[in-house]
Amino acid sequence: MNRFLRLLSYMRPYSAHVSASVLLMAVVGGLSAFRILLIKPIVDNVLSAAASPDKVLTFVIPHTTRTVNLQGIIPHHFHNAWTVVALALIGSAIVKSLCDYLGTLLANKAGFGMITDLRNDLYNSVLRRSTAFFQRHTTGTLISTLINDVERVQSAMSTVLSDFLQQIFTLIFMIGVVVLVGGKMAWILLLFVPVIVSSSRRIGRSVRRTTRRGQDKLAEIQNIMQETITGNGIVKAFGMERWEMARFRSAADRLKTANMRSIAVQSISSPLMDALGAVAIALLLLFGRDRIVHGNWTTGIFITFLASVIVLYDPVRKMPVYYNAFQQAMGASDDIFRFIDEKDEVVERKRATKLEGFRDSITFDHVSFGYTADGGVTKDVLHDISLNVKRGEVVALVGPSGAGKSTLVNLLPRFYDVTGGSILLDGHDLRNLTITSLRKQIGKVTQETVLFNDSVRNNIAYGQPDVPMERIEEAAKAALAHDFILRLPEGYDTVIGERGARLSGGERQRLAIARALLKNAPILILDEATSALDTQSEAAVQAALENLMQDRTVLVIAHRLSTVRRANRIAVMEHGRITELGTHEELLAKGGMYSHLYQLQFGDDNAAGFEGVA
Ligand SMILES: Nc1ncnc2c1ncn2[C@@H]1O[C@H](COP(=O)(O)OP(=O)(O)OP(=O)(O)O)[C@@H](O)[C@H]1O
Repeated sequence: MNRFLRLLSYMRPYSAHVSASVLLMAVVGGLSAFRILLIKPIVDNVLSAAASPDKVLTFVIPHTTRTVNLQGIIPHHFHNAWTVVALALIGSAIVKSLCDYLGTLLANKAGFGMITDLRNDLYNSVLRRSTAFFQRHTTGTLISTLINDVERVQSAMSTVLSDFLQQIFTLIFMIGVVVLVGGKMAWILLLFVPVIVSSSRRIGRSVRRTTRRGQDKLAEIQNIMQETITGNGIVKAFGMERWEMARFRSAADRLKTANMRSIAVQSISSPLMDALGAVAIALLLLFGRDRIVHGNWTTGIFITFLASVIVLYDPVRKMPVYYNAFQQAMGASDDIFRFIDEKDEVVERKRATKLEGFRDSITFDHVSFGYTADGGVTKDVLHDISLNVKRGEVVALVGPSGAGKSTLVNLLPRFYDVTGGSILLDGHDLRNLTITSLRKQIGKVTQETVLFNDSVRNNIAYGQPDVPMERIEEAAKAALAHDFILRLPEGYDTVIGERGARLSGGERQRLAIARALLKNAPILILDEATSALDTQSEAAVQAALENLMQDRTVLVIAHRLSTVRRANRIAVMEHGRITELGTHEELLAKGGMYSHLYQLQFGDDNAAGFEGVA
């Protein structure tokens, strides 16, 4: 129920639309009932030669002798019964259609409006989640929730809402007509209410469960698609098309089964209501015939009553369908609200300080860190790391794979928070700073260059959309990218494909360097690419990096000898600890791990790369 209220709260900004729609739909319901009431004058007045023309009776108010005549509504001088009824019919049809149209439009406007807000909220919270969130949830699941689950709620809140409003008022007014016309006979219908309510509830619950399962299976399919489309090169290289197809096919089968289960449950409602309706009408025929025979009812009254029961039956039949749609929306909103509410690991303190710039040093003070796995178990990766990096210093991190180098540098922009000790920036604990002001000080160039399917210009100016073109070109020149950009078909306006697919590895890296140059952050995190580029590209990337590192404080995960040599200090990491720290010469002279790794890699050939050490 809480979830329902929460969904409803998204309707608040559209309450005027909803209220107007409710009013209009009430008119529609009222007029539907009115048209049923016209059956009696049609049968008893228009079609009866004996009837008096000036008393076009619609109904008698129960327990009184007062009657309601059409002449009360339609001007007196239309005496002919046909004219009176025809005017009432056409007039009510026009008003009803207008109200129906406007009411549907307004309800949909409210529904689509609230769903847009909900989707924006969800996307906003997903986008702001800390790094760990994206490792907990697969891309496919997140996209599936953003699209499919929101879609489910959308269908319940827009299309179904307008139908529901119309039908609920038809239901209310038709109940009025049935009671008004049928009197005691109407109570027979009450017998069916408990059966309808209890079966609908039971079916609704199953629908909710089966729909959730279907949505999960859809997410599973989306995951497979996402992985195999983005990783298509690897699928091809390993000849895994057939295997992936089989995996997809079995996931698709599971989705089909889940959907069929959901449909099987949902489809029970309609035939069940049909059967109940037939029983009700058969009973009414039996009792109605009796009344006509005893002269208590005219044929007109009986037909009106029967017609009102048949019309009443339509919303009754549809109510479980709406209830099912509502339950589906509730099921789908589970994941939506779960993602919106998920607690973040990295949170900004209430009165966090805004860092104005970087002046002095970065201090890792007895830092330890562990990744939290699914079961809440923490896997310790860094232990008691202490390191002080002075402004302008270049510190290279080297060590075997899995030693914790990437983990360490990821703590600096607070992608994760330390689990022990602290990291200080100019003496401020990172956790006391605003996240935006902290990240503004840090530029990052990683092995895996992240580029977007946008123009070269926008990729370089990412995060600074209003930066003038001259500055973009300046950054591109310093990153040695300007020349190759000009050679692209549309220069700076060339769209480079998903993840920069239309560029070479070296070009992608130089674009990423240009982006970091333009950001011009005083601290730089550099994760050198391990993949070898051809000599020319390599030289260009190295030269671009040289330019980028100028006058910055750099933490570089080094894979190349040239970088290690250029560094002011080298920190050797093993098993989550810094085991050696010093200059290249100092560490070589020490004859420890560094010198061992160095000998291993460069024993005979000092010009070779530093790959494999890390
Ligand atoms: N998101 C994560 N969740 C759990 N464990 C992780 C996660 N990321 C890394 N690890 C583990 O943390 C340890 C350190 O990983 P890290 O990536 O920091 O090493 P690295 O020294 O950068 O290695 P490489 O040079 O191969 O990139 C590894 O044992 C790795 O399995």
